[in-house]
Order: sequence, then structure tokens, then C-alpha cells
Amino acid sequence: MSLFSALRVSPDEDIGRSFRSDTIARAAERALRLELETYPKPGLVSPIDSGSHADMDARTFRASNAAITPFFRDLATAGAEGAGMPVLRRIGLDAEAAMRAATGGVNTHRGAIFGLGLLCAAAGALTRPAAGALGALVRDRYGTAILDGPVLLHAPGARARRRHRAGGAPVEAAAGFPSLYCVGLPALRRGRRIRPGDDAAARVEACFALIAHLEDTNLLHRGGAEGLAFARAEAAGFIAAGGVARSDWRARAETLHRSFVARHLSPGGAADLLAMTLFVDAIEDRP
Ligand SMILES: CC(C)(COP(=O)(O)OP(=O)(O)OC[C@H]1O[C@@H](n2cnc3c(N)ncnc32)[C@H](O)[C@@H]1O)[C@@H](O)C(=O)NCCC(=O)NCCS
Ligand SMILES: Nc1ncnc2c1ncn2[C@@H]1O[C@H](COP(=O)(O)OP(=O)(O)OP(=O)(O)O)[C@@H](O)[C@H]1O
Repeated sequence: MSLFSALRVSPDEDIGRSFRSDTIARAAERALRLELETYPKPGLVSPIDSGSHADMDARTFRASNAAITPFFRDLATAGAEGAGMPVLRRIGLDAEAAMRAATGGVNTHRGAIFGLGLLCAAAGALTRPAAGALGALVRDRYGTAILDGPVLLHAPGARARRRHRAGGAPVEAAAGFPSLYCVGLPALRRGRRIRPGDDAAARVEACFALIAHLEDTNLLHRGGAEGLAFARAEAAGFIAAGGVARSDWRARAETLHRSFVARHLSPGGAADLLAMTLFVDAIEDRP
């Protein structure tokens, strides 16, 4: 049963809408929390360590998550009201400002605000999303505006996108999050079948599958084409060798975590898409 099954009957449309927006924001907050708690994620921040990051730890991410959750509610409401991209963009930029205020200027959740924010808007617009519906709505309603929107010239991701002709977060969103639906969700559900009752293992499976697949501009920014190729090959090797089905999966994942840290690599885009995968898994009906 999806989260929305409980939300179908509402005595009053306004109360129903604000209740739904709150529920959507709570699901986004939970998805970000579960992503953070997942370990080992190569190079990424978790409660165990800060991976390849010197300026943030799990506390920074928790403070950021609390600061941006109200904006996910506003994005859900905007989506329900049929708002266009300029309205979503305004709310997204306000969320980025709240994130910076909560973290002392550190970029903990910029990619997540963008992708999860669009999915929250889509969730607000749909009464009971069928499998695939959130991504399809983002693509159909916002795709063109996302691609035509202003480019933030000084963002590291934007620089990497120009230099390496990579699509990055905007192209992924405008296409309706194909990496989430074709890679993240199948890997999460495969992990759950392999290790029933160990959801953390399923999240690790999804994280590695996403790293192996994605053209992650964070990896390009930090390690160039070589760093991206290394990260993808190592993650693909982990999955091809059996992923979390192997009894030594955790030790193997920790070894990879250390080798990413030694190279200062951090697959932030895959981390964002893991959180988005968890959100969609909680909100959409099963196929
Ligand atoms: C598009 C954004 C992400 C600009 O950032 P940038 O130009 O650096 O994009 P880029 O794709 O390179 O990376 C941004 C972040 O996305 C994540 N990311 C990186 N690669 C990928 C990828 N292939 N797929 C998905 N996410 C990725 C990473 O966390 C990265 O830090 C965004 O900050 C923006 O434009 N914000 C304005 C507000 C807005 O429009 N919001 C929409 C509604 S919430
Ligand atoms: N658990 C996580 N650990 C690290 N990064 C994450 C995690 N979850 C998501 N991310 C994403 O990674 C990005 C942060 O990465 P990074 O610090 O490399 O970016 P930057 O501040 O833009 O660049 P840099 O610090 O290299 O100059 C954020 O946009 C965030 O969305």
C-alpha cells in the first residue's frame, strides 16, 4: 500500500491539500534521512564518517534536512495548484538559502532540493500516483522549462557540464528521472528480495547501481573524466560480482568507500538519486 492510500478521502479540499503537502514533505525528509544513514556509500557522508568531505558531517546534513523540509511542503502545494517552473524555481532558491543558513554556507542538499523538489511538486499534483507517474509528470509539465531555464554560471556542476558536455541534474529531471526508474528502483527492489528485512543492504545495492550508471557531475567536478570512469567501473564491478548477495558485501563496499576517499571522489548525484528513489518508492503505487 502506498502512502497516498490513506489520503484519498478528505472532508474539505483545503484541509486535505495541506495534509497531503505535509505528508509529501515528511516523505521527502524521511528519504533524505535514510540516504544519510545508509553505509557504506563510497566517498559519501554518513553517520559513520564524512567520506571525501572536509566541510560537512552527518550533523550538517541533519540540520540542512530540517531547514529545507518546509520548502518541500510548499513545492507540493505549488504542484497541486498547477504552478509553473518560475514559482517552483523561486521556492527552490529559497530552500537553497535556508540550507546555506543552516550549514554555514555548505552545499549539502542542492541537487536533492532540485530533484526531490520537482518530485514533491508532482506528488502534490496527483491524487494517487501510479507507478512511473511522478517522473512522467515532471517531464511533461516542467521538462521544457527546466532545459530552457537560466544556467547558474558559477555552480561547480554547471562548469563540469560545460567542460565535459554532461547533462547533469537538469537533463535527468527533464527526461523524467530515467536513472531512478530504470536503475535505482529495480536495484532497491532486487536488494530487498535478496536480503529481506535488511533495507540498509537494499539501499547500498541501489546506491552502487546508480553510481555505475550515472554521469555524475560531482565526480566530473572533483576527478575529471578519469575520476568518473574509475567510480563507474568500481561500482559496476561491485554489482557484477554479486552486490549485496555476497556474504562479504559489506567488507567489499567498505574497501570501495576507502578507495573513493583516497581519490577525493564523491558521487553526490547518485546520493541524491538514492534519496529520490526512496521517495518515489514510498509515494507511488507498485506496478
Ligand atoms: C539545476 C541545479 C541543480 C543547478 O546546479 P548545477 O548547474 O551545478 O547542476 P548539476 O546537474 O551539474 O549538479 C547539481 C547537483 O545535482 C546532482 N547531480 C549531479 N549529477 C547528476 C546527474 N547526472 N543526475 C542527477 N543529479 C545529479 C549533484 O548533487 C550535484 O551537486 C539547481 O541548483 C538549480 O538550477 N536550482 C535553481 C532552483 C530550481 O530551479 N529549482 C527547481 C525546483 S525545486
Ligand atoms: N550523503 C551525501 N554525502 C555527500 N554528498 C551528498 C550526499 N547526499 C547528497 N549529496 C550531494 O552532493 C553535493 C555536494 O557535493 P560537493 O561538496 O562535492 O559539492 P560542491 O560543494 O558543489 O563542490 P566542492 O565541495 O567539491 O567544491 C550536494 O549537491 C548534495 O546534493
